[in-house]
Amino acid sequence: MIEAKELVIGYRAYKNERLVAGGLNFTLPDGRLTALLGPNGSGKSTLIRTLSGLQPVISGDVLLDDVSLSSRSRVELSKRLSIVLQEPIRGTHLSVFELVALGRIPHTNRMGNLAGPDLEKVYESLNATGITALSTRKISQLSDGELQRAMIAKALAQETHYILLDEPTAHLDVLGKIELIDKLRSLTTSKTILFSTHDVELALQMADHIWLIDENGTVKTGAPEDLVLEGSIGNIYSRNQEWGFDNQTGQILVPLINRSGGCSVEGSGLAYEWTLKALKRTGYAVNTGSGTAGPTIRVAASGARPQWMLVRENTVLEARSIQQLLDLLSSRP
Ligand SMILES: Nc1ncnc2c1ncn2[C@@H]1O[C@H](COP(=O)(O)OP(=O)(O)OP(=O)(O)O)[C@@H](O)[C@H]1O
Repeated sequence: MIEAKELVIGYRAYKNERLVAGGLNFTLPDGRLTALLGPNGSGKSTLIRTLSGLQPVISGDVLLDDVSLSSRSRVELSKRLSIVLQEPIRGTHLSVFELVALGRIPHTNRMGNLAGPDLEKVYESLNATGITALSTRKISQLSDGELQRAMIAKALAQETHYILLDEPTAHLDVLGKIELIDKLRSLTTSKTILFSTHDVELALQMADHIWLIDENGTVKTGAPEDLVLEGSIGNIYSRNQEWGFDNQTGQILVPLINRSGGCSVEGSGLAYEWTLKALKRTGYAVNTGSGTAGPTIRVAASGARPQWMLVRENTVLEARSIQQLLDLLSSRP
């Protein structure tokens, strides 16, 4: 178990002290995937570095399996806990394979020789992160997303019970983010994992547990749905009740513009739904039904291709795509 006891985290240099969060008492749930959420500058990286022993506590303590981190040796720690930081190693001549093999150091002999099971674990980690094909590539020649995967593979190769990752999804494309979180989730049958992220929607859908840190360093913990219901997620990720996190759907809404007047829309199905989205995006006050002032749009999905009829005053115009419809709407009658 990783436990924080009256923990105060922050930075101390000479006489300057910057406290980021204090009075922290919590336990990282064992065998679970925990997502650490919070706005920029709230202290996610500071907390992850402190929990991994890379950064000293200001006061209080972090216990790893009931023993203070400060009394554990580096070797002991590296057999139990691996960390993936935001700033990966750049500019070295290591290949991806060699980087991932570094993860085996806590398990190898003094000469650092890799035995059969070590090599197997390296290959397994490359495979698990989808970068086997890159294993001979120099890490200086990787994209940011590829390098991030290699750093995660190194942590997997280290074979520790605890894995802490600071924004592991930052450089990944949207499906890559989901695949990675899914992978982390599948590892929790035998591991305990904490990762920080700005991907609120994904974290709420995929993590077992959330730690939410705000600008004042207050940390709330709980099941994703409980934190939504008590309003904690909305407090941090909503703006003016108009945009940001939507408590109903769990989605992040964007501010709407209001510049194009009103219209009514009739129809049903997928083309109808995307027509509504397009009209809202371009600033129309949309009425779903007939009989209001302004033009009426009828969405018909007969056959394979949808069709749009724009009824304005005494004219009826036909559009074959949403873009054509928007162009007709914005043109003078
Ligand atoms: N070396 C440092 N010395 C002093 N203050 C620091 C140092 N590094 C970070 N900070 C400050 O500590 C606070 C927490 O920073 P941290 O990097 O932990 O936030 P974060 O939640 O990870 O942010 P982000 O989401 O932007 O990565 C910020 O106010 C930051 O300015």
